[in-house]
Amino acid sequence: MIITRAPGKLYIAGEYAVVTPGQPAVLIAVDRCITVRLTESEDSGHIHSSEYGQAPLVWHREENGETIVLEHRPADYVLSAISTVEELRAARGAAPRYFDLDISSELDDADGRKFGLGSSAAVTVATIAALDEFYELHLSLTERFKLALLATIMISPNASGGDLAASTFGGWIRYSSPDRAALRAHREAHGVVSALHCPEWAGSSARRVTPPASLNLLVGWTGSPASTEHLVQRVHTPGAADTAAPAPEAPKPRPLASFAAESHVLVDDLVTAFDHDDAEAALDTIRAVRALLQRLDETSGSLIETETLRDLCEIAGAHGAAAKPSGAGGGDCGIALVRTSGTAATAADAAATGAARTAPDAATTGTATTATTPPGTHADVEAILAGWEAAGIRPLDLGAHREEGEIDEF
Ligand SMILES: Nc1ncnc2c1ncn2[C@@H]1O[C@H](COP(=O)(O)OP(=O)(O)OP(=O)(O)O)[C@@H](O)[C@H]1O
Ligand SMILES: C[C@@](O)(CCOP(=O)(O)O)CC(=O)O
Repeated sequence: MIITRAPGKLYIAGEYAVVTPGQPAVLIAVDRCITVRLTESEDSGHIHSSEYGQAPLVWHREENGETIVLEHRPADYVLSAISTVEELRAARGAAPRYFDLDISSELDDADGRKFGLGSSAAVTVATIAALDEFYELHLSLTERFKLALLATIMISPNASGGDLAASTFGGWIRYSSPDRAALRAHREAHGVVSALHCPEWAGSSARRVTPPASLNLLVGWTGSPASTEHLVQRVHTPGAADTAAPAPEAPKPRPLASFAAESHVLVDDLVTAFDHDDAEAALDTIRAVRALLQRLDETSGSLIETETLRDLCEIAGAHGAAAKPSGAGGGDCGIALVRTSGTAATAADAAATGAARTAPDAATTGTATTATTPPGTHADVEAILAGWEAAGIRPLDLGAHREEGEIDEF
């Protein structure tokens, strides 16, 4: 049996802007995964996942032994991942084989509600890794990422691929997307093999970044799943979801014009703060990213920062942290970065190491965040988590997933 695991992700900065080719974002791969177990089979393939209800998906090959046929199913990430790798397998002259997949996920809660940790990306990445091993294709990490994006844009053409990059590469990354419409057109015209190394990847990149060791990441789940696709559509076509037509003389809002440029500057600021191990500058930048997303909310008439996400940010802010919605918002998760004097990288680590109290802190005095917040303490972390729980926000015990290896140039 082949077993592969791929982590979920969270956006730290740059969401929405990253949908535009070349615009950067910072993401973290989280240490919760989707697992794919692959076993060879005969005559048909089965895909078991709670995502599909009780019955597995059943697939077989057409007479030519190549084309995969699945009856009565809409387009699906797993199938798209399989078809994409199968095209590469055929091009390399390897024989087609049948296999069963068994998929299990840590990216949903016990009731099957998604946390918004990028399950579609993780399942795509883990499926590609399993087939890479099964057919002994010896793909590089970067090739696996590219296949995952080529598979994903057949299902979700607007997806930036930031989640796929985090899931494939692990750790913390800075990512910018390629022109997916051009990539898809290239695949349709010339096939997957050509699309893997075509010029349409220009402007897209991923590289590792390392946050200051004194920053702890806290994650809160609002309990309400959100539709990324709906929110992205709404932001990119402001007013689209309004029933009332705007007055003809009303100026057309152009929320994305300066948003993209400002987001770019802030992501650069965050990466510079990380590179210089400057925790305070990183916190200030996260606060500025939140403010920028609030402006995007106002100008696009969207609801990225819901009431619960606002509570999440305010509670964290009152204890010296910098917080914001993560990803599309509208529910799902928010993140907070809090500076402590220890070297713990996550709340879980902070709890385990019992980071020492070294300075009077906002938790006890209730003071608001200032530009020169002293290092917080384990008590700050505890106070934020308790405040979140009291507000109906569920803290998720997440840390960074390990870095998976070298990232080549795209
Ligand atoms: N365990 C799984 N097995 C098979 N397919 C899955 C599984 N989990 C997720 N998927 C696929 O991913 C889709 C969910 O994608 P969606 O973008 O809505 O959620 P997400 O990626 O977890 O959240 P977000 O985009 O907010 O990070 C499902 O409809 C399904 O096609
Ligand atoms: C809004 C967007 O930039 C991020 C979506 O993040 P999430 O899947 O809601 O966590 C969309 C994208 O990058 O494809």
